[in-house]
Amino acid sequence: MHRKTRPGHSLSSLDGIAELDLEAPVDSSATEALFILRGQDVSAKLTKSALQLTHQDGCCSWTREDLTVPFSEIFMAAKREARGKHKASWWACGSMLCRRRKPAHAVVIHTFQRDKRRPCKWRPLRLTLYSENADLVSQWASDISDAVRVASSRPQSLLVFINPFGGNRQAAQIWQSVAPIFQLTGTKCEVVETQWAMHARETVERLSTEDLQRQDGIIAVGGDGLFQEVLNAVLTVRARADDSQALAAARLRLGHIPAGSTDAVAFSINGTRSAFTAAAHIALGDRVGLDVMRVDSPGELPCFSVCYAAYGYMADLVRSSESMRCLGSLRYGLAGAANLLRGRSYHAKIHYLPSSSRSQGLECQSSCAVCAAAEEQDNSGLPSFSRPSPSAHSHSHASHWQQADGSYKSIMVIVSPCRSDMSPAGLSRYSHLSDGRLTLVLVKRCSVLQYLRFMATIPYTGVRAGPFAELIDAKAVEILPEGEQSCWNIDGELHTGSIKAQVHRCLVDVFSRGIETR
Ligand SMILES: Nc1ncnc2c1ncn2[C@@H]1O[C@H](COP(=O)(O)OP(=O)(O)OP(=O)(O)O)[C@@H](O)[C@H]1O
Repeated sequence: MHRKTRPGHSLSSLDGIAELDLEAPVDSSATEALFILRGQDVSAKLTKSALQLTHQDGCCSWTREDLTVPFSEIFMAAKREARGKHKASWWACGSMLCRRRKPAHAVVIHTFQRDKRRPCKWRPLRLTLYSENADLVSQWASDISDAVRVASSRPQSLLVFINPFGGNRQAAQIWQSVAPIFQLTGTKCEVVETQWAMHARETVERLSTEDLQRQDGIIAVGGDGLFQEVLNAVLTVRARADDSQALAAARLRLGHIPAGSTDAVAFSINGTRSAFTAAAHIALGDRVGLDVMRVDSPGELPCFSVCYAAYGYMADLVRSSESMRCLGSLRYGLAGAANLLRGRSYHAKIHYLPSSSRSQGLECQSSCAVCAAAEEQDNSGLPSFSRPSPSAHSHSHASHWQQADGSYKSIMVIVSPCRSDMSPAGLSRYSHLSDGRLTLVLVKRCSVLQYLRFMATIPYTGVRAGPFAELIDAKAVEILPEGEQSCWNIDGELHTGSIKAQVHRCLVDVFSRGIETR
């Protein structure tokens, strides 16, 4: 099947994009030809970066849309061998049925299509281009395969962890449903089904330098808790003194195939909880940088999060929902209602370092301008917690530590949009994947009804500033609970005591391209 590139039809790579030299093709049939697609005549053309399919005039051709399929979005193209003697078949064609003989040879292209209303959600698409010319079909299958090979940095080898107890215990089935995508792209997957909590973390932390070098990425098939385990393991290895091991861990990309109860990581980076979409981003080798929040608490090892740390209501909710795990995601609703009625508030002292950038009321999306601007401004300097100089609670000095204290129903430090079924727009709607900014949410003591009103808007707008709620853009935060204490919910894991949180811009790369809006 594999054919070497011919002179005059060279493939070269420029910034990861296929450079298909069409200036001097050896033979014009190689770059433009007629095929039959779903019973319709189409003119197919290979451009520098895509396959273009244009429907020709004919019966019901107006019902078909022309297509441009970038090589970077093709999982695989292959010649379909002739299957014996072909019978004439009926092809559905608009409102009519046209009798047309199916040619014996075909190029099959495995790609995906975007949902019309939510382009970030993808579905598999197979395009079969028929022709009677066997040589033409071989040539096109080969040319498209060559172009696909250089079109993106696809992972060759992945380490995949499956948590059989995540969410509704469907992780193994979800993996089975998406595994064929990796067969199409020829990605080798080493699959480990976790046997105990922290199995994934321990496994990654024990990998030798050679084992790490063999992998291009680590994938969590489960919920946010499993992704968090993998993230923490990789960052722990990166912090090791062994340079070669740290370097090998630093080039790993992380992926999340959603199979948990919340799946905020996959939802936030891809804009959808679709397992196919997540797997497609991984197999196609998409890459986007992700901010990570480092959380330090006394006497504990640092912990890393890509979602949020919450104190008060949101932590009490997770603590009490743990005993209801058998109810799946329903447990959050029940535990939420019980804690709402309890109506507790907690005293805390807060120091924070305001961020120089502001959220600007723009949602994060693929090729995000806000994240790009943050990259330009990035001075890479991490804030020091050693001498916070608290001043009066004001926003006037962006580079100085500020202070707040009081009785709070809820305190949240959010690093990414944190989308979930409960808040599809994001818990923090205007947080970004890589803008180097935390959103500190302070919800002061208020009545059950007032808090209920604040909570009721979250599914539609995310957390919003209001009479009891303050939203602060920050780079670092220190929170010191006082008196009776709640606990911390950090991406679903519980911690106690004070915390220091700071954002590390683009600390890890994940298999995603951000949220596509068109
Ligand atoms: N085999 C296992 N047995 C028990 N616990 C496990 C196992 N594998 C992983 N875990 C732990 O289960 C916890 C929850 O898993 P996971 O995040 O995958 O699902 P979830 O909690 O249902 O989803 P979400 O975090 O999205 O709400 C993780 O913290 C992980 O450490």
